[in-house]
Amino acid sequence: MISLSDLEKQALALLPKAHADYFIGGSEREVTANANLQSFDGLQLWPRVLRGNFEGDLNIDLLGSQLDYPILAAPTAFHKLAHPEGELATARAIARCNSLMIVSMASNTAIETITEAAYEVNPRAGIWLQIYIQPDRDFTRRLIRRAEKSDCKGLVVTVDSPVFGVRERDIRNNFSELPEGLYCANMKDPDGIFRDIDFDSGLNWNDIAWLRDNTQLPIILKGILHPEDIRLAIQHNLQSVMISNHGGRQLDGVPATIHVLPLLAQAADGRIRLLVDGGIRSGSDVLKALALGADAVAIGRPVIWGLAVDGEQGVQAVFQHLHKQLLSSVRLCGCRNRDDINSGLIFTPNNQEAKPYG
Ligand SMILES: Cc1cc2nc3c(=O)[nH]c(=O)nc-3n(C[C@H](O)[C@H](O)[C@H](O)COP(=O)(O)O)c2cc1C
Ligand SMILES: CC(C)CC(=O)C(=O)O
Repeated sequence: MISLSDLEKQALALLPKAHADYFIGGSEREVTANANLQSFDGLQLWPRVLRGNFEGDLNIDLLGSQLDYPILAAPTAFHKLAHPEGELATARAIARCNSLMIVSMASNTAIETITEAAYEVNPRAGIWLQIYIQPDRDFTRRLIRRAEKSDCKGLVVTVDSPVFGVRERDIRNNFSELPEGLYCANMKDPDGIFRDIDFDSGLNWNDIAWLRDNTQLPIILKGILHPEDIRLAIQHNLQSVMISNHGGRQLDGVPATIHVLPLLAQAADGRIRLLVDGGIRSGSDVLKALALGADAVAIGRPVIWGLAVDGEQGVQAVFQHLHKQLLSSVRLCGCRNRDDINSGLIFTPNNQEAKPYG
C-alpha cells in the first residue's frame, strides 16, 4: 500500500458504478464532501528540528477501550456491497490492529455476529454500535439491549439526520434498495421481518436524556458542528461527541469538520472526549486533527476502499498505513512527546506571532 488515493482508485474501478457512487458520494452539490478533503490540504504543519526522539506513545483509552493509536473506523453502512465477507472482515481486521470499529446500524451483519468475530480475534477489541433513534422507541430499546448483551463498549447516536440527505448520484443511479440477499441485519424483528431504518425528525435533547437513562453504555453523540451543542452535550452528561458532517452526505454547504474543530475544542475545554471525522486520508491529516484538539479521529470511506480491494487484509493495511504515516509525521514535526502535539504545530497566517510550542 502506497497511498489511500491509489487504493480509492482501485476500489472505485472494482465496484459496480451504483455502489461506487453510493460509497464516495455526498449530498446535493457535494460542496461539503469536497471541503472536508480540501480543508486539510489548506492547513500546514509547522515543524521544529533537532529535538531528538519522540519518546511518547500514541495509544489512548477511549471510554474504556484501549487503542494502540487514535484512529478508529467511523460507522458506514452495507459492507457486503464492498466485499462478500462484509462487516466480519472489517471487524476482524480492526480487532487485529487494536483499534475500534463503530458498527453501523445499517450493517449487513448482525451486531452479535460482529462482536463475536471481533472478540475471537482479540478479546479486548473495541466495538461500538451506531444507532439512529427510531420513532419506535421499543425497537430502539431492544436494539440497545442487544448491543449491551453482545458486549459493545459504546453507543454512538447519530443526530445529524432528522431527514435523509439528498444524494443526487443515488437518484441518478436509481440506487434505493439493497441487492437480493442483503439486509440491514440489525433491523430484524423477533418475527423474522426486516424493518426499514426510519429517521425521527422530531428528535430533541429529551430523547437523549431518555437514552442516557436507558443504558449504562457510554453515549457518543455523532454529527456535532456547533459549540453550543458541545455545551449541551456536556450539560447532559454525555461522555463524548463526534464532530462530523457525515462525510458531506447530509446537509450540503456546512463547514469542513477540521475548520470548526478549534472552536469546538475551546467549548469542550477538556470536559468531554472529542472525536472528529471527515476527509482524513493521511497520517499528517490525523496529526492536524490531534493538534487542533481532537482526542481521536475516525475514517469512513478509506475503510470501504480497503475492504473492497482486499477484504480483511485490505482494511488492516489501511490502519497500518495510517499508523505508520502518523508516527512519521509526528517525528518529522519534531514532537518529543504527546504534549508537543498541540495547536502550535499548525501554521496559519494568524499564529505567526503566536509563541511556538516547546
Ligand atoms: C458509504 C457511507 C455510509 C455511511 N453510513 C453511515 C451510517 O450508517 N451511520 C452514520 O452515522 N454515518 C454513516 N456514514 C458517515 C460516516 O460515519 C462518517 O461520518 C464519514 O464517512 C466520515 O468521512 P470520510 O468518509 O471522509 O472519512 C457513512 C458514510 C459513508 C461514506
Ligand atoms: C443507510 C444509511 C442510513 C446510511 C448512511 O448514513 C449513509 O449512507 O450516509
